[in-house]
Amino acid sequence: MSQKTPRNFFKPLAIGAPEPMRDLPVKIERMIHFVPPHLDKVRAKVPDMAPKVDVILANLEDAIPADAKDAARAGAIEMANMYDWQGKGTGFWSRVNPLNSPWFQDDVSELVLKAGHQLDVIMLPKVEGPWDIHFADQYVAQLEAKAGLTRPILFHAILETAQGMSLVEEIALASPRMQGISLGPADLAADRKMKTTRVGGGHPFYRVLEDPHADGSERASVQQDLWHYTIARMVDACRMAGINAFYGPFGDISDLDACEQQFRNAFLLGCAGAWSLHPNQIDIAKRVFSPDPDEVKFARRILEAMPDGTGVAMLDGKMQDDATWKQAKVIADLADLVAAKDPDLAAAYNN
Ligand SMILES: CC(=O)SCCNC(=O)CCNC(=O)[C@H](O)C(C)(C)COP(=O)(O)OP(=O)(O)OC[C@H]1O[C@@H](n2cnc3c(N)ncnc32)[C@H](O)[C@@H]1OP(=O)(O)O
Ligand SMILES: CC(=O)C(=O)O
Ligand SMILES: [Mg+2]
Repeated sequence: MSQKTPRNFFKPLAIGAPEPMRDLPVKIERMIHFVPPHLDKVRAKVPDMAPKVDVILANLEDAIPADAKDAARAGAIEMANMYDWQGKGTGFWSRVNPLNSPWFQDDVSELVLKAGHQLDVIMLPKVEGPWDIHFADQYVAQLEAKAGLTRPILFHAILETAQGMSLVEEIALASPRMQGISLGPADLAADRKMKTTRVGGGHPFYRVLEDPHADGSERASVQQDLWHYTIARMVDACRMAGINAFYGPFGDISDLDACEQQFRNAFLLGCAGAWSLHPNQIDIAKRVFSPDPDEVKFARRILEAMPDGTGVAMLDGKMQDDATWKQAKVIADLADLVAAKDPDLAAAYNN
């Protein structure tokens, strides 16, 4: 048997570690805002930024130079204590270095022992299979016990290799700590030998060409989405496991329109949020991953037209039944969650 029995799945992995969660906390996670914690100037902005975002993440992995790894780790621990994350409801996460790096052990042990009471989620990069989650799960349980934590720290995996992608369902199901999965388009592109130099987004050469015209006139050609298959598969794996899928980063921080379109496609396909690498991506994620007020109004009309969720109703010429009721419930529930955090959107949803 390669899987734990149902009864054992939810047992703590170390004596004194907190009970694993059976249900994820219901939280709004439209943007995971990345902060380079070794930079004093950026770290100092954290208390001001924290109330304006859903999640702040202290990044210890790629984009942090090798000679700044220790400073980044110390900065992350300082960030944990710069704000009342647990009391004020903004998520505090950290992306640690990969399991095969010289930094993983110190990253995880220092974060859990010195900042575990504030840390919601550890983001694990370059996850190859369920064995990576199992190793980190056991290690974190031992540290939680040592730190005397009463709330378990959750895991978020990044899909960055062909093997990880092939085993995405097993990764999603590997532990009750699993909170979600993000697409890692840059590393994944390299590992797959895709011929790109971008961090997410489309590519001008990846297109579909219209059939030839009889008169030889110019054929329409439309750029396609390189990431459609990957995101759709990730969403299915996550929702099958009862966890959330996230777009990941959009690296061209100067192309706000393309960022918005890519985030919107991910939202429509089922993603809960995306990463923001720069302050100018925060409002994009907020706008895109909050349902549109007109869609919310229509969803609420569906719920009102079918109070017990069964039968059939006609609204504006469109047939509604149990299945559209469920779609409406997804949008209305998300709107309620957003409204509880965002007074402007609450007003837009309720007028
Ligand atoms: C493939 C992957 O793994 S993606 C994840 C790894 N990458 C990251 O985490 C990158 C995070 N982002 C960054 O480091 C930066 O945004 C960069 C390097 C990309 C661009 O930074 P800059 O060149 O400073 O951008 P810019 O000049 O537009 O910044 C404007 C202001 O926003 C601040 N800023 C930029 N990025 C951030 C951020 N992520 N969080 C908070 N503040 C930020 C800058 O410090 C600057 O502040 P100032 O006006 O007080 O001087
Ligand atoms: C997100 C990330 O780490 C990547 O795209 O490689
Ligand atoms: Mg990466």
